[in-house]
Amino acid sequence: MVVNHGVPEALQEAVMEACKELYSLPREEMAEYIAAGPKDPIRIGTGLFYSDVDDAVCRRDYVKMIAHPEFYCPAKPANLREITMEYSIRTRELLLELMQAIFKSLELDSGRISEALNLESCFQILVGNNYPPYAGSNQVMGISAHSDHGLLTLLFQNGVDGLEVKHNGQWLLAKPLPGSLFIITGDQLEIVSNGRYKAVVHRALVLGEQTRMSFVSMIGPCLDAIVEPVPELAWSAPQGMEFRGIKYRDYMEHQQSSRINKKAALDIVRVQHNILTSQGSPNNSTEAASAGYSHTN
Ligand SMILES: O=C(O)CCC(=O)C(=O)O
Ligand SMILES: [Fe+2]
Repeated sequence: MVVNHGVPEALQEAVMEACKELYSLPREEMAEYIAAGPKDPIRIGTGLFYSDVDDAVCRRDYVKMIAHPEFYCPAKPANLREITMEYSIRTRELLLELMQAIFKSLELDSGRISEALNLESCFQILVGNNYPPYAGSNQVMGISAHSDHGLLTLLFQNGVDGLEVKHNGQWLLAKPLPGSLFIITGDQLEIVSNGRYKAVVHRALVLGEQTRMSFVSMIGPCLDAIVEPVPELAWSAPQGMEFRGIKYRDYMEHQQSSRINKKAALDIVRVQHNILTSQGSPNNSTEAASAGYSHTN
């Protein structure tokens, strides 16, 4: 959670109000975005989805829009563009500042890493989620367990709880401090930090009788950046490199094209250290691992 973040409460409220208007538009007004695919810059989804990750029915309306390096926004409601653009700028600045603090915490040269990830052209996406109460089975969920593919996600909700995070094998309900925003670490941060920061597995439940709304602003590296562990962090780690490099765009496409269980998308880049040598004994050395690592998927 982050407090004293400088994102005005009035702006957060305006974002929620504009989203409410968007979700209540007639379906025809959203048809173009409902028909959009995962690669399109604006996508709207609505209704019931079955999730085999949690063996549960998910009930969620959402709007996803790319906000950086280019900004996209549905044409209606009329004030959505101005409000979400302002929100994307404020939260991007905040998230980039937090990234600098994270690099510092790892004793890294933040300028060098920001350049390697080309954070000036960072990818940013905004997601509005709407979870109406559901009268049917109590198995209904909002969004099933997953990790976010970027570096950092910032999230706030409309005062209705439902976000859960997995911690030490247990699901914990996240309760915000007054005025705070949630920060969720993502897959690219786990890769860059060679596992020093773990991507947080989270989900949203539908609890009680009130509609829950959340709004997400996520940043990742530039889509064309090759994301790999910072060498200093790999040298100093007992296992060496935990992940191989991958272009962020390819990672994201992989994560979105397959049915990913929790944070299994990371397995595509995870170095397998227990590789059998020609003598048939496991060899844990970094050299062996990086010369012949294998990956699943
Ligand atoms: O609504 C929430 O609290 C979670 C949303 C979320 O995890 C997402 O949009 O990626
Ligand atoms: Fe998420």
